[in-house]
Amino acid sequence: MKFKDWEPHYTKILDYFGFEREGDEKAAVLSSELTDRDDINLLKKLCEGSTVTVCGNAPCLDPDIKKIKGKVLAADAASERLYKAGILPDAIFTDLDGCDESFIEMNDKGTIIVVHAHGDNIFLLKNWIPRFKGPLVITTQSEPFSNVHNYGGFTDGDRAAFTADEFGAEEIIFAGFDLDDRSVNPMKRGKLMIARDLLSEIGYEI
Ligand SMILES: Nc1ncnc2c1ncn2[C@@H]1O[C@H](COP(=O)(O)OP(=O)(O)OP(=O)(O)O)[C@@H](O)[C@H]1O
Ligand SMILES: Nc1nc2c(c(=O)[nH]1)N=C(CO)CN2
Repeated sequence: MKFKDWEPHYTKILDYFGFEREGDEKAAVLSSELTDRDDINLLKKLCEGSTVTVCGNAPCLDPDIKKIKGKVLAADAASERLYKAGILPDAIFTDLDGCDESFIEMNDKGTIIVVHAHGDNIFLLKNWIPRFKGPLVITTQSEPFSNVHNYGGFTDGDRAAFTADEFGAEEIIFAGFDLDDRSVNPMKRGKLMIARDLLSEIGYEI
């Protein structure tokens, strides 16, 4: 999705959660200064014309592993579960709140890390971005510029699907998605509800 089409969704999300756009913008500028890398073309090539499976971190990821086909785009902490099950994700979409040493290890093995900068993860951006030595892409939910990209989407999982869609994936499969999950806290429940609405905007009723 292009930024002009994304912006109205973004404005509603800011209002709903009380996030500040200035914080997101500050995080984006800081992130762009923390790295010289921009492997967006690698990410594009990965998705273009491919079957991709977007893996979310719901409890059902384990039984859903058998659904995985094609390229694997993992949302945050789902990537560690996949890695432990012997699957190296092709890309990890993360706002870094589920990040640990295994992300560095996967990145060293070629996994593209797609780091989402926002107003509430500045300390994580400062800590982790300089440590990734492999393929790296920076995203923002605010206006994109130079090496900071925005293809729409909000949570790590739906952002992965928006990116695959924008880059012309042939088919998008979802594994480990349970957007009705009642075991999560109220904030997360709100985020999953927004993920559902956004995914339906690009044709996926999850
Ligand atoms: N039931 C679920 N619980 C958690 N995540 C889910 C669920 N269903 C789908 N997902 C997707 O998996 C992604 C990764 O989940 P994780 O638990 O690592 O959350 P997170 O890092 O807190 O995500 P976010 O920061 O995007 O909220 C979520 O962003 C969401 O898109
Ligand atoms: N400012 C801000 N932006 C976000 C946040 C968040 O907690 N704060 N969480 C997201 C996905 O979980 C995506 N974007």
